[in-house]
Amino acid sequence: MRSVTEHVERVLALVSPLPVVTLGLADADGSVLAEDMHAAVSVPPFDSAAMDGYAVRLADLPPGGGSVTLDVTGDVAAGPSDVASDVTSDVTSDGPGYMAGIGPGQAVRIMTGAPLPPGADAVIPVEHTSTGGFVAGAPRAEVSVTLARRQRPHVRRAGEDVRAGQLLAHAGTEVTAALVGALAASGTVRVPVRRRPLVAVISTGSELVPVGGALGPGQITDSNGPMLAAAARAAGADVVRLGPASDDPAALRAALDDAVLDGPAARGGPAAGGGPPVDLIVTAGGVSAGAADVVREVLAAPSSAGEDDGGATDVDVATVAMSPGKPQALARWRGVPWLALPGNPVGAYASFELFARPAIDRLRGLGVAGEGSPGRGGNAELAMLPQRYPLGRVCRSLPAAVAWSSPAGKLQVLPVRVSDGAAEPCGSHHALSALATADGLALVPPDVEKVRAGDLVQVLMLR
Ligand SMILES: Nc1nc2c(c(=O)[nH]1)N[C@H]1C(S)=C(S)[C@@H](COP(=O)(O)OP(=O)(O)OC[C@H]3O[C@@H](n4cnc5c(N)ncnc54)[C@H](O)[C@@H]3O)O[C@H]1N2
Ligand code: MOO
Repeated sequence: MRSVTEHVERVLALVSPLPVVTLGLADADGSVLAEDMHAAVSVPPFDSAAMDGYAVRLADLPPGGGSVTLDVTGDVAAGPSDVASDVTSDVTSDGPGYMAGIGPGQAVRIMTGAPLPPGADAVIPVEHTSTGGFVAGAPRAEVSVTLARRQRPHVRRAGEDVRAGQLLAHAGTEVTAALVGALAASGTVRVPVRRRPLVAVISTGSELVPVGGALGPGQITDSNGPMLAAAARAAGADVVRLGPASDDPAALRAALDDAVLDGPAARGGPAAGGGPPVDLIVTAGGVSAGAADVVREVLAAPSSAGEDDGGATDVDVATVAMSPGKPQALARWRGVPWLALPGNPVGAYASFELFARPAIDRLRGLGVAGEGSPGRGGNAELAMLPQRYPLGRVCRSLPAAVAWSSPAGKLQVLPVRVSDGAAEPCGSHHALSALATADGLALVPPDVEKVRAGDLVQVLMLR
């Protein structure tokens, strides 16, 4: 039997990071950076007020905390500067050139985020002044204000958050909502990312009826198809669903060709009538030892004429030391990587998380350093774990809430719920209904046959 680790390595060897495309920042979330991203401009770009109040010169304020009355000579709000100011005298002018400054004995009404006028070096919050509070929309009425020095200057210095040129995110990291914000703030307009993978999901089996179809004798609803499509989308791929394909090899070959040939394909959904070839094929079912195991049958007749002529190349059928999910196969169909997962739904899901997800992660470029960038050693970290787990998932080490047994010589992939920080198996672990309630998959190493309550287990978190 092949170890899970070795099978993951073979899966990863089958796929390569997709080409780089440049997206507008607003469309980049969920994609993976192809290059290190640096700030184009400093954030904040100018010294600004951190509070609504009065911009003052610290030199005007008694250091001991005594109060002082200053002339209010202007008004600055956040936004383009049409500073309403009657300041004319004694201006220090090392601040923004477009703005009048404040002189000795003067204060300027200032709103949070507004540029600090030249000469000012602190903001006194309005609630700590004789004004007490501003009324929204009301113009300046006060001619003077009495205030005292506060402990903090309440000024955000230019570049305090990020300096122009500073590294914001490494190549190989996903563009999150917060990163979109950080990139926008620091002047990024376009983002080099890896193209989003397109994955074909094909379930196989003559017993399968698409969701919503009437079931005849011996028929069941195709649950793997929609489940794996959802899993692939959750992993950051676009999905084209084909099949279910019957146990006739010609039907499976036709579905595989639909996936990889950009022709008059019988594709459903947005790509109907043909579309780009997919980057990865994921099939479920037909891979074990049965007489009607169609994937095995198609793989057993590899292409003699090479990948261009149709057929499978690089065929690799394996029994992997895991439970569930033991029968697995890898190949290329007309050159496109193909992961053949087993049909039992929990096994199909477990193998998706352990094999298909890392493949999608790699296509997306997750953890892939940019050209000329050193990378972050993410893979070294993973290599320390017993298996090379998917990069897009968090693995937690949690105590087992109860005892359970695990098959000898196989990695157990057990749906667990996490409550009070402990992992507890969810009902019957071969049941999809139990999997649907799981917070994670406990991964019990092959050499462990008994998990005792309190033992630490690795849990691949699903949410
Ligand atoms: N003699 C042996 N028999 C089996 C072995 C073995 O080693 N020797 N392995 C078992 C294991 S483990 C698994 S897992 C299954 C995997 O078989 P296949 O990948 O060939 O899957 P199928 O036979 O097509 O289906 C298995 C099971 O799952 C149901 N199924 C399949 N596809 C779907 C779907 N899209 N939606 C819902 N349910 C599906 C199918 O009806 C079967 O009940 O083989 C064991 N047998
Ligand atoms: O390996 Mo199968 O997926 O155990 O049920």
